[in-house]
Amino acid sequence: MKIDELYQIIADRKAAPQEGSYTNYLFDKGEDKILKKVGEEAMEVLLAAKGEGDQRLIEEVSDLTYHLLVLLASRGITPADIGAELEKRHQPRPPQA
Ligand SMILES: N=c1c2ncn([C@@H]3O[C@H](COP(=O)(O)OP(=O)(O)OP(=O)(O)O)[C@@H](O)[C@H]3O)c2ncn1[C@@H]1O[C@H](COP(=O)(O)O)[C@@H](O)[C@H]1O
Repeated sequence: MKIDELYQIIADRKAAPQEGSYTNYLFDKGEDKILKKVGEEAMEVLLAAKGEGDQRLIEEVSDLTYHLLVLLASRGITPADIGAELEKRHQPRPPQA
C-alpha cells in the first residue's frame, strides 16, 4: 500500500468514524495517546534494528509509519506537506567525475 493511500484511509476515518476502527479509537483517545504510541513504536523500531532481523524491522517501521500518519492526520498535516519540506531541503549534487 502506498503512503498516500493509507493516509487517505486514516483521513476518511477522521471524517467518517467507523465502529471498531483502531484509527478512530486513537482519535477518540486524543493526541497524548497518539504521541505515546508514536514513542512506543519508535522504540520498537530501535529494538528490531538491534538484532531482531530485517522482517521485524519492516514490521516495526510499518507500525511507526501508520502511527505517524495518524498524528499528522489529527493535525490536518498531509504527506504532501512533508514532501514539500523534504523538497525544500533537497540539494542536487553534480555528478561525480
Ligand atoms: N496500518 C495499520 C496499522 N498498523 C498498526 N495498527 C494497529 O496498531 C495497534 C498497535 O498494536 P499494539 O499492540 O502496540 O497496541 P494495542 O495494544 O492494540 O493498542 P493500545 O491499547 O496500546 O492502543 C494494533 O492494534 C494494530 O492493529 C494498525 N491499524 C490500522 N492500520 C491501517 O489503517 C486502516 C484502517 O484501520 P481501522 O481504523 O482499524 O479501520 C487499516 O485498513 C490499515 O490499513
